[in-house]
Amino acid sequence: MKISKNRYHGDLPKIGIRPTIDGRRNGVRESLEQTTMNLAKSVVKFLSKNLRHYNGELVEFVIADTCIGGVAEAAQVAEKFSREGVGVSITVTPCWCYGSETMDMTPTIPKAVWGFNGTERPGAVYLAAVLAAHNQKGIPAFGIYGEDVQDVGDTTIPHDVQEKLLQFSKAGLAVAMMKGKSYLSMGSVSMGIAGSMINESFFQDYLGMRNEYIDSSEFIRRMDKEIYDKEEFERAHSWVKENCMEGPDNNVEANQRSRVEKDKDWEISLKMALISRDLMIGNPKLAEIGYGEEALGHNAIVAGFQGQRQWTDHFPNGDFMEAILNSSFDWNGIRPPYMLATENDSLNGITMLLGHLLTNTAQVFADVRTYWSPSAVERVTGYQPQGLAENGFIHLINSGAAALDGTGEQSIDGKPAMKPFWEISEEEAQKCLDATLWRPSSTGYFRGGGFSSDFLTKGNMPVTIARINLIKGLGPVIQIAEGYTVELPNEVHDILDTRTDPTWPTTWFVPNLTGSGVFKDVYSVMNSWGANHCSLSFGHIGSEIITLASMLRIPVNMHNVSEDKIFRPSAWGMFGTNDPEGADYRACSNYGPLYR
Ligand SMILES: C[C@H](O)[C@@H](O)[C@@H](O)C(=O)CO
Ligand SMILES: [Mn+2]
Repeated sequence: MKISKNRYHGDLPKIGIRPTIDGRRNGVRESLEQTTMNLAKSVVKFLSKNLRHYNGELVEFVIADTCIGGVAEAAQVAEKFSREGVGVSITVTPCWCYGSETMDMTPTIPKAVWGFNGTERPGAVYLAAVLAAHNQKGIPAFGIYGEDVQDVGDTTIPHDVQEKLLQFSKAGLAVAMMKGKSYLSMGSVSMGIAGSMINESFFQDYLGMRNEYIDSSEFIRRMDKEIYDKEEFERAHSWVKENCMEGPDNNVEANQRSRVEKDKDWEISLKMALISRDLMIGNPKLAEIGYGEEALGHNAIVAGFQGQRQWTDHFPNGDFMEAILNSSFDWNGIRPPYMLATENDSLNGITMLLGHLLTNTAQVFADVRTYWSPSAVERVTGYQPQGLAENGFIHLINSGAAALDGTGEQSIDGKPAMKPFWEISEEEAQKCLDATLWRPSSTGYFRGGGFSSDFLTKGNMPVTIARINLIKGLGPVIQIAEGYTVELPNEVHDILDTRTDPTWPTTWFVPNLTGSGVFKDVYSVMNSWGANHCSLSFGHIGSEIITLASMLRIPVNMHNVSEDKIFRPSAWGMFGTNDPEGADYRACSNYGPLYR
């Protein structure tokens, strides 16, 4: 397996398990010790098989030294968790315990309680009591209660409980991973795009993150003074020549760049990729050549590159840098993707980060460019859309930040997929590269040249698009649409693609329609999108995003996830049960941002 060390400063967050128990001695507690500890162990066993960090490493667990019967033991566990770097807490119990005395009171750590559904001992009664305490004290917790009664001592975890444990843990680890890391803004505001106006309170209060900034001139300094690993540059340069196929120039002849200019553009594009990665996470090689400060990087778990317009008006665009860093492979082999937003759209960058942390896969950053109604398609191409595309579709396309994983050239059970890097074979990585052409960029848009990645996403991939928007007076909201990629007949694709920019990567997307609200038709989904960009993740991960958003207190303003998959802290139901969307807004506003 390909495992890479943690890229960021600090240890990877651990999951803490808190077995709580009835504190009464002389029979009750003693009779439950083993059963309770075994329940904790079975949760660890199950989760460790099913969870991984972004870099492929196994997630570590910390089980309390003793069962927790009262406040003294609760305090001991809290100390242990803080010493050991626990970022997520799961309380498990098969029995009654003293509610507020045993509960986890650390407010910024996402927490869940699994109250075993048995009846020899009242685990569910504890669950209800402790959730009431969480709600009364304003420290939201997720409640997990299996649907079917189990026998006392049964250490198997029922399927519904497994799903909730996993959904909670993935989202909890994402919260813990982001905390303390940075968003690195490279350049400033791109073409008046609001997402590139960095809103520090959003990062600090909602995500626990820092904001770091560099001016684009830093790229020029590092190129001029050769502040990069020259050996790596040479190696990467040969790799690019071999693996990055240059496609036809779409510019009219008078506007084409010369061969000499293009060769130089390749070199600069590649240096930009090395430099932006080093800016994000540092590079010990830079210390060896006398640049100790640069060697440290900005501890950035996500970054954005302004590019347009000052940089791209004069220098090659950032498309190669963005595409290759966002992908799960480069000249160093198959490795975790970096999250790098184009146009410095920090809100889309964060949406990418959420998708990445939930799935460990690469993300596709795209413009939400065009809704093609069936009749418009027919008028323009003579073709009547069929199958998944029959109700029309949305054209996702942007130069730059789409991961090459988005070609769909990896597979799971023979179907197109985007996988965590450690599951990607050399052959699959090669297929993604082979399915991508690097087209000389449109010099009308990009006067400084550069190369855009041109690929077409395979059809039938289950995917989710999402986007965070900031609303004055309300704060952040997130929108989610699960759906599929679709494949159009070649000639139809060509006609529609040529109308836009054929040098950019295209994904044809259809949301799953529910028949109501904005999901009544494809047009309404496009019409309700809150900004020019979305982030596309492999899989139907809407419910995971909803769970994560509730931990961060970001309300969901639109989604097409079925109600039975929605999992939020127990308190959310106290803000209303008939209208979960309204309750989500009320709960988020009541609790406010996690790190306020
Ligand atoms: C080249 C153009 O400026 C594009 O970059 C523009 O359409 C966008 O991507 C806007 O989000
Ligand atoms: Mn864009």
